[in-house]
Amino acid sequence: MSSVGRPERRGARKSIATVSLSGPLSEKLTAVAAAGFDGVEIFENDLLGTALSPEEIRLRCADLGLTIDLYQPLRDMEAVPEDVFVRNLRRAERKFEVMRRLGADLLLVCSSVDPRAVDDDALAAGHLRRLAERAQEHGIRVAYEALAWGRHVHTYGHAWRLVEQADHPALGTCLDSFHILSRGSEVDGIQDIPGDKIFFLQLADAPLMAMDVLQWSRHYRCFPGQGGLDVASVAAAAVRAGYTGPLSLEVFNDVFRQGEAAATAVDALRSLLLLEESAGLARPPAPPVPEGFAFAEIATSDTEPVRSVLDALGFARTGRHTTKPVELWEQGRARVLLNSGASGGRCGPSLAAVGLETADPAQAAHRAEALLAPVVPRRRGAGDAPLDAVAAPDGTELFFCRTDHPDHPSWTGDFEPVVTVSTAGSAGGQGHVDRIDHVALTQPWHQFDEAVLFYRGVLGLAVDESLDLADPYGLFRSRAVAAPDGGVRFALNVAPGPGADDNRLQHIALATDDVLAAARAARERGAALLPIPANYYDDLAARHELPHRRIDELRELGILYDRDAHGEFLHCYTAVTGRVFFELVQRTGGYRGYGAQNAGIRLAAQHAQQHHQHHP
Ligand SMILES: O=C(O)c1ccc(O)c(O)c1
Ligand SMILES: [Mg+2]
Repeated sequence: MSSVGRPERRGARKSIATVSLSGPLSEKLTAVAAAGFDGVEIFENDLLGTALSPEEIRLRCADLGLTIDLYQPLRDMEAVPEDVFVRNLRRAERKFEVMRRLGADLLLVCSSVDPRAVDDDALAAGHLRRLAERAQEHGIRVAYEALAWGRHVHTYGHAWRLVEQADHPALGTCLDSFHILSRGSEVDGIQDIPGDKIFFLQLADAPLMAMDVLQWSRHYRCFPGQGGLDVASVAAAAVRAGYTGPLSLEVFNDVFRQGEAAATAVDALRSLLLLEESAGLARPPAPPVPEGFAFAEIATSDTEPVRSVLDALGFARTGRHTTKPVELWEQGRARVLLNSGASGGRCGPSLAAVGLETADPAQAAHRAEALLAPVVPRRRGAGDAPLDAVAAPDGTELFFCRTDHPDHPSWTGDFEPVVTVSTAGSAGGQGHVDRIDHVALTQPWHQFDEAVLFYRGVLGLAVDESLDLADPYGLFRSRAVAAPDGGVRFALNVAPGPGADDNRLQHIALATDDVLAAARAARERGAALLPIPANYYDDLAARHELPHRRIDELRELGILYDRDAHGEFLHCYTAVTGRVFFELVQRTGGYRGYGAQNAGIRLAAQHAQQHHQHHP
């Protein structure tokens, strides 16, 4: 059953355990339905904590178009002394009654952690059979799941052997990708289980960590594609075995428990859609693999401060939008739009949008929509070129562009040329900057994993490893996503501290092949470059064998230095205006990073500068 207005989406049915989301049960259910899921696993604590009766939950789910796919969990059932087992059966009877009222017919039983349980497969299988016999009398089926920390049963293979031995039609197994992959089990064995005996499939990822598996599971699970486990391989193996039930997310996560349920549910469903793609179970429109930045757009009610920075960096104002208060500034292949008509900008200038060069903008937008990215409402004037745009989770608008190609209308056609002479004396922006190297976006702290998965999945970018960098006021997490050829790169960061928007700095890094000349020219034209402490240069001399003269030049201009196996990286920063600043970067010899080594220095220098502005 599906209620009116929900998008039709093909592929497997998709469910989520209520434990994965924040808030009271009724809000979770609303969020799950609004995102577009088909069903839920009702977690026992959510039921115990709600004033809704089981009948009311059943009705609510039906109204929302959600099926109740599983009730869970029943714990510590099997392989215990007979008197304990008899009491367990009585407990189970109570749960069957709750399930009758809920209208749920699948019960999850996880492998026992009871210290009284014994390592006796025949006893365990006998108990599971007796439980299944009772369940069957109520029209209920039992799915038995191996917890990775179960006392005697902790692998899916062992759980399946017990189910096979118990040999009852109302008993099957539940596979959970976290329990399987966290123990490093081979997934090939899944195909030996008859598909109709896999009663349920739970999916969860987790970042690779060396820690106790129970703590890892209860606090750090994340949605598929956000961690380091090959969750798609489990789903693919189950489907190959003949499993036809729902793909269901079961994610215990400290951050999602605090986040906002509606946004988390969308993030969750997007992860399942991407998992279906990587498991070969569905084919959304192919990823665009952006070729470069068409532009970066800064929104500000007061254009003057940004204008003067752009001017000092060697940009020239080359165009004016024919219908909107937007200026086009250019230098080399780098383009910056300055929009004084957009809303927002409460915190001064902010990076509102990024244009991405793609071969097929319409297809890129279709993929983004298929992956639940909100389409940005068109604010087009009558004769404007069509622009396909979606919003990223952090609110940044992504425009899919095909600039100056005869086969496609170009957004640049909406601008009329203006002639200006920059202070550099050059019309048309003939400075040292060639193009946009990367864009750095600071994410709200609770949306970091969501953002990484969005930029990767929707845009088809590759993800670098996650880095923890020290900021004077906390740890600063950073992860880059980039096209294979480096034509488009995003540095995604999450800042420590309360996530007020004005703490979320964003920057545009501009590529030059001579950062020394670019910085010197910018300074001569009045740009305030971020001052870097002398201690940094003393350390640089100790760390790298650089000639003294070179270090003195870097010191004089406040240029930072890094090196990797491929080459060198030299970079410097402008002062912050509002939430935005610029970086000048020079890569040599195929350097691949972003100067992460120096991020802590930059952050400390920015804190010092802001402190100085507020307390001169
Ligand atoms: O952490 C747990 O107790 C727990 C319970 C039920 C599950 O399905 C599971 O994977 C873990
Ligand atoms: Mg589970």
